[in-house]
This record gives sequence, C-alpha cells and structure tokens, in this order.
Amino acid sequence: MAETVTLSGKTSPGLLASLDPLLREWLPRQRWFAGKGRPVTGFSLVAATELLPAGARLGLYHLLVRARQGAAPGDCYQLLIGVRAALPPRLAPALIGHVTQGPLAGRTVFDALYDTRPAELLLEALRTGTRIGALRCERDPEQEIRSGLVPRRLTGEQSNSSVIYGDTFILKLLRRVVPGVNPDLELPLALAREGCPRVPAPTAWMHADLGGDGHEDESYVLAVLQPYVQGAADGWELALRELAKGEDFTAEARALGRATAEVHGALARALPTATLGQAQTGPAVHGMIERLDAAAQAVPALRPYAPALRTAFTALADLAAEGRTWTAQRVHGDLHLGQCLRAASGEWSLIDFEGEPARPLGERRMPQPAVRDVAGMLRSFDYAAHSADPPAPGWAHACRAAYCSGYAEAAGVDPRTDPVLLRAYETDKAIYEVVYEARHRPDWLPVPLSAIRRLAAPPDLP
Ligand SMILES: Nc1ncnc2c1ncn2[C@@H]1O[C@H](COP(=O)(O)OP(=O)(O)O)[C@@H](O)[C@H]1O
Ligand SMILES: O=P(O)(O)O[C@H]1O[C@H](CO)[C@@H](O[C@H]2O[C@H](CO)[C@@H](O)[C@H](O)[C@H]2O)[C@H](O)[C@H]1O
Repeated sequence: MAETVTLSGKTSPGLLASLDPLLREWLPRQRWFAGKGRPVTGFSLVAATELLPAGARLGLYHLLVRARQGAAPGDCYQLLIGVRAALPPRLAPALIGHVTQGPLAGRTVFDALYDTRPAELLLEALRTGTRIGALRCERDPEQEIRSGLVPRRLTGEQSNSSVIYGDTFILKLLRRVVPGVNPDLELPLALAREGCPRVPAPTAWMHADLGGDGHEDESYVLAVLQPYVQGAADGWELALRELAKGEDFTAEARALGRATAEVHGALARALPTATLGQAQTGPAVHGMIERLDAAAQAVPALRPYAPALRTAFTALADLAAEGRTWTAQRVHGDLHLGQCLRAASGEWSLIDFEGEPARPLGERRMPQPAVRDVAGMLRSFDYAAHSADPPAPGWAHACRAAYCSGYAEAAGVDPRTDPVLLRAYETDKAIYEVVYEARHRPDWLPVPLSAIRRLAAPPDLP
C-alpha cells in the first residue's frame, strides 16, 4: 500500500535552466512529441510544481513547458521529471540525461512515469482529491479507488502516456496540453451521465489551474483515470489476427457499427446538436479544401490526385447550395479500429475521445456530421486489409458493408444513403492520414495513398 507522503508543492526557480539542454535532445525523440521535423530552439516554463524535493533519494517535479520551434510560442507539454543520484538498470529506458548545470547539477533526471513510486503517488493524489500548487485532482464519488494498486507503464505506440494500476484502472497522462475543455474528459463524462455503457466512465482526473481566477481557458486537463477493460483486445489487433488466418470479420464489424451508433445516439442526447445548411457547410468544405492544399504541399505524392479529390468536397458544397441540410452533433473525431476494445464478454467499448490531436481544440469540440466517425472506421478496415500480406481488398469491402449495416440497425439510418457526404468525409480522413503517415511512419504512406487513388476516381466508376 502506498505510504502517505506530503507533496511539497513549491515552485522551482532555476529548474528549467538545468534541464534545458537535456530536454532539447530528449523531447523530440518522444513518440508523443507533436512538432516532429523542426528543432526545439528553447523552452519557457508554464508551470512547475515540486512534488518531492530533489535533495531526497527520489526527487519529483511536475512541469508544463512550452517548446519553442521557430518564431511561434510552441506547444505546451506535460512532463513528470524524476531526479535520482543514478538510475537503476530497470529505469535505463527512462533516462533524460545527467544534469551539468543549475540547481540539479550532478543528478540524473528521467521520465518518472517509468518508475513505480511516482506512479503510485499520482494514483494516491487522484484517490484523495489532492490539490497541490496549480494541480487539482477530482474524482467521481460513486466509483471506489482502492489504494495500493500496483502500477505498470503501458508500452507501445501512443500519442500520450498511460499507466495501468492492478488491471483495475488506466491513467492517461496527456502530453501535449492546451487550455480549455478537453473532449477526452468531456465526452466520456457526458456519456456516463447519459448511462451509455459503451465508454469507460472517468473515475478521476487532474487539472492545472493557471489563471487563478477560475477562468475556463486557464485550466488544462492533464490526466484521466478510468476503469481498465480487462482482457480486452483492440479492434486493430483482432482484425489483423483474423486477416492473417483468412477469417471473416464481418460479425465484429457489424457489432462495431452498432456500438458506434449507440455512442452517437447517447452523444446526441447528452450534448447540443445543430443543423448544417449552406452557411455552415461552406466553411466546412473550405476547411477540407484547405487541408487538401496543405497536404499536397507537404506530401508530393498526393499532388497528382488533388484536382480529383477536390471534387469530393465541391460536390458537398453543391448539395448544400441546392438546399440540403445535415444534422451535426458531438462525435469521437478520430475513430479507428485501435480505439475500439473488445472485452472478454465480447462487448465493444470505444476509447480516446481526444479527436485528431493536430486540430485546434475549438474545432474538435464543434458538432459535426456523425458520418465523420463512420468514415474513420471505414478507413480503418481499409488500413487493416492493406497492411495484410497479400492485401485483402475484398475483406475490407465486406467489413465496410457490415459496419454500415450494423450502424443502420442501431441508428435507423444507413450512412451509405448519403454517398456524397460519406465520400467527402472519407476523403478528408484519407488526406489527414497521408500527412500523418508522411510525418510519423513514412513506410505506411502507401496505405492511405491506395485509398486516395480510389477516392480520386469518379464515384460512378469501379
Ligand atoms: N479503459 C481501457 N481499458 C483497457 N485498455 C485501455 C483503456 N483505455 C486505453 N487502453 C489501452 O491504452 C491504449 C492507449 O489509449 P488511448 O486512449 O488510445 O491513448 P493515446 O491517446 O495515447 O493514443 C489503447 O490502445 C488501449 O490499448
Ligand atoms: O493513436 P491515435 O489515436 O493518436 O491516432 C493517430 O495514430 C493512429 C495510428 O496509430 C492513426 O491511425 C491510422 O493507422 C491505424 C493503424 O495503425 C488505422 O487503424 C487508422 O484507420 C489510421 O487512421 C490515426 O489516424 C492518428 O490520428
């Protein structure tokens, strides 16, 4: 059981100067660093909270730092910095570096999320609703959090960093943080209020209040604790496994379609919806075209297809000009097979409501056509099929159809009945993926590019 400690909560002048040269080298290497490809030229401190003093065997600091990259102020990152005299071998992968200057000179600093003790302290702070410096923990009083659950860091590709506690809870520590309401907390809380069982209900969460006057824009969501879906496999793993065996996945695809529609139904009941007419569709189409142009600039392989892809967007604007309207609601925003967990019971849950991390928060929180998430899942079946060897386009086609049928069963409306809307959103997603892959996983670029070729073909041709 975690022993009770008093977190010091002091601010730490001079700390950043100590860490600056080490962070410049370490931060860009992290999977969750969003500014890949541009060097970090300096840091500014947004907030520093000493949790355990550096003079102790284990020092611990919570930092929010802005990483400057060129002229812009740069993104703000959340770091949990551990300080020790030397690192034991088990912490070698967590090394940030050996400090040579400032108040921590002679000490070794590391990413403290790799270490058991700091992870235990985080859970304890969430469990007890601790406030320390700018940090404030809150929790759902209806959910019990046992103390002393054993932490283990989640390994693997992630946009943030997570710790699992005794297979009971999972804590996601957000890495690139922005002030304001974070949909990764907002939407699961709204779904929990609506009684939707498809999304794990947040158990506890941590904010940083930096304004001091309670102004929403000065509050950052830093971390969310939620129940861990035990023995779960994610949809991506399952799909690849079935593909490798040459097995059908349509029953699961149909169940996923139903689960998506149930979540959409609950979100539409829980949060405001809107009607999109020409006045709203125009700017949305404009945004899609702008993203296409920016993507074609960034990724030369996209350029030959840009004029044809543009027609997917102008066709939507044409429908709006004829007087068509669409309903918009809050959506997941970055739905793909990796965001779907199948529990041992066979039931599907959806996770990670942060939306596409690269988009501004305001845009991510805007009501949008629910088909946006459908398009994300359709792309994901295509991804799975194209990463199989040999590629299995027939498998993708069958799953995509089954997913839409499942969605229609629960929503009462089949996304395929609005092909112009669906093509526009699938095209927008595939363009996002081209940029994402070019930036993060260049070997994967052919996967979205194969969809780009299909989407660029006029829709009435095979
Ligand atoms: N409630 C949960 N139960 C079980 N595993 C989970 C849960 N939430 C997340 N995970 C696991 O953690 C991984 C990362 O979570 P996710 O919310 O997608 O984080 P990120 O934003 O860093 O990508 C998921 O792919 C899944 O394997
Ligand atoms: O993991 P995140 O939620 O941060 O999402 C980002 O990374 C995803 C890849 O890990 C990326 O998804 C793309 O690749 C998936 C296979 O790895 C595939 O299932 C998705 O359909 C495809 O979009 C996602 O786009 C990105 O935002």
